Amino acid sequence: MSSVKIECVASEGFRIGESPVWDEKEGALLCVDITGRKVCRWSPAAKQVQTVPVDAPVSSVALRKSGDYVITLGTRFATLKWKEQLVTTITHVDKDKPNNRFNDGKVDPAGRYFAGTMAEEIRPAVLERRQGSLYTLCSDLSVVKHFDQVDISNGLDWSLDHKTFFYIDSLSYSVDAFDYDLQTGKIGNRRSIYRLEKEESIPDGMCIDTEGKLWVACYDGGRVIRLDPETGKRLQTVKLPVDKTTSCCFGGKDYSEMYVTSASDGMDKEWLSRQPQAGGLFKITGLGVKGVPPYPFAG
Ligand SMILES: O=C(O)[C@H](O)[C@@H](O)[C@H](O)[C@H](O)CO
Ligand SMILES: [Zn+2]
Repeated sequence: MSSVKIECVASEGFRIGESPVWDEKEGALLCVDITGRKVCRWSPAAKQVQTVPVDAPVSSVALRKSGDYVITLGTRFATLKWKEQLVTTITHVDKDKPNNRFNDGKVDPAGRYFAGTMAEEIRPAVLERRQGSLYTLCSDLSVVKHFDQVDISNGLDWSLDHKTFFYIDSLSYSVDAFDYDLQTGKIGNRRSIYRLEKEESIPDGMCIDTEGKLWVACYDGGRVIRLDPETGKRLQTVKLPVDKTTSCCFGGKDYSEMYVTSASDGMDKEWLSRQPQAGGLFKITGLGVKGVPPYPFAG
């Protein structure tokens, strides 16, 4: 058994840290602070976080083939030029829903950017239900809507053979799978592969490892869990020193480290004083598994 080590590498006090992505070219960990309205880049070499402030809640960031990044900002897909700190809108969704914003997003193995929306929260996990939809931004910059009636569109990833799409609508307390057609980007045949137990609380961000197992960050559960999508069994639980663990990704050398983001929104003074690292970025080593490099957006 390897020995698992957890370290808070950046105690940024993020309001809602989310969407960790390893940027191999920069040797840095990208993430966003949704309600803090900034995109962040943590460099382990410099032990330093750079941030780009934006003008709306920014809920995900992804690499782009042509360099730089794409983000989901408010209800927009946009590009982000890091050095210039320049954000350019690509397209809007949910135009008829002014109270909506994007939430989690990730690029598929063919370079399509998947991201879903939700109503703005009144407080954590309290919001107008079924206002969200799941979208894809294709490389030709057209948008496809897959379905609506989503509560909190959250974690997403693809199986190693690219034939299954995994997805979380948080308030269903379920991790779902769809058949995936990589050629067309179409999804179908939705089913649940895992239902969270009470103490695991709310499923949030998710990533896959090189053994095809899923890692799910549990919001208010203070943990990441490893699931076998074939058997529907939980294989491992790793607890963190903060309750509001929001998302996870692999990064670092050979993608052997796991990075976990966290949130502090919705915590009162007493709670924050018990968990001073709330909103920090955590690095987990010694898991004995590796991750899959993130796919860049092809447009
Ligand atoms: O991190 C996210 O994906 C949402 O934007 C958060 O707000 C939490 O998930 C939510 O509060 C949990 O219910
Ligand atoms: Zn999330």
